Amino acid sequence: MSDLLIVEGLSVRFSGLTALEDVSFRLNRGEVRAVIGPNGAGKSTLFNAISGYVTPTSGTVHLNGEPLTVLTPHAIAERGIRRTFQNGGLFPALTVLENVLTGLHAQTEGTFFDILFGRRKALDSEAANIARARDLLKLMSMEHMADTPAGDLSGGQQRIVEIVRTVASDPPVLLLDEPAVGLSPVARDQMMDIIRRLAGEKGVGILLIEHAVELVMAVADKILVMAAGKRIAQGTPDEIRQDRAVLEAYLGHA
Ligand SMILES: Nc1ncnc2c1ncn2[C@@H]1O[C@H](COP(=O)(O)OP(=O)(O)OP(=O)(O)O)[C@@H](O)[C@H]1O
Repeated sequence: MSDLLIVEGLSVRFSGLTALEDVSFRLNRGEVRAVIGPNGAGKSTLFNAISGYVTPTSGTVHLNGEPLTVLTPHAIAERGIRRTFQNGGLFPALTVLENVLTGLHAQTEGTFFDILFGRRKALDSEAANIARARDLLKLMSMEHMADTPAGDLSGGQQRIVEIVRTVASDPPVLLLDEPAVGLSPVARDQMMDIIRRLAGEKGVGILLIEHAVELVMAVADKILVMAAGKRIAQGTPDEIRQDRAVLEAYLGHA
């Protein structure tokens, strides 16, 4: 099977400072790959370079064989690399279902006016969108919240809805930036479960920045460990646990 996302020799320099240096890895369909490392390791810069928010100094990113490094963030998102931000911003007055629908409307054929004037094709695609949004909420165990205004949800629930909205249009790749930060232990477990289900049941390739190492160990298939812009290790959770370079550089002891 060919790789979904291939990152090769990616480097980013900011006026003298090398934030990312020669980072390479591959991500398959249905794989969860975590990126860990101490503050300033270059994790956010890696996400920004993949999604087009910073221009790499050198190196390439390919999605399904297509080069992305020359594209704008919007074009990269359109090709299917979606990301969540730490404050993604749902529409608080809209219901959970309506918020998820906003993630689908960009790609459906009917315009708002088509729906308003009852045009057949638009109504059909709107009905299909609603069914799809409900299915996704069900998959994420959030269907009972479908008609609740997003503003009434807890922080953890809002973050889950944001992820559902982001994956509603079926992107092949999802970049998650610290999805579990600030969540209660129960909500963290739910979040990890959702990440596994998105990968396992929907085949999404997921890149995950997360500081909570125990969560990363539980959820990731592969872990990329960075320090000072470089990849210092890569492997399964078991391999990473025993890696001396990781223990020394990241955990501060050997
Ligand atoms: N736009 C920028 N201009 C200049 N320097 C930057 C910029 N963005 C990041 N850096 C620097 O690049 C380095 C890597 O930062 P980055 O934010 O990617 O690390 P990180 O691993 O995401 O850290 P954290 O865990 O603290 O978010 C840091 O030294 C940071 O100060």
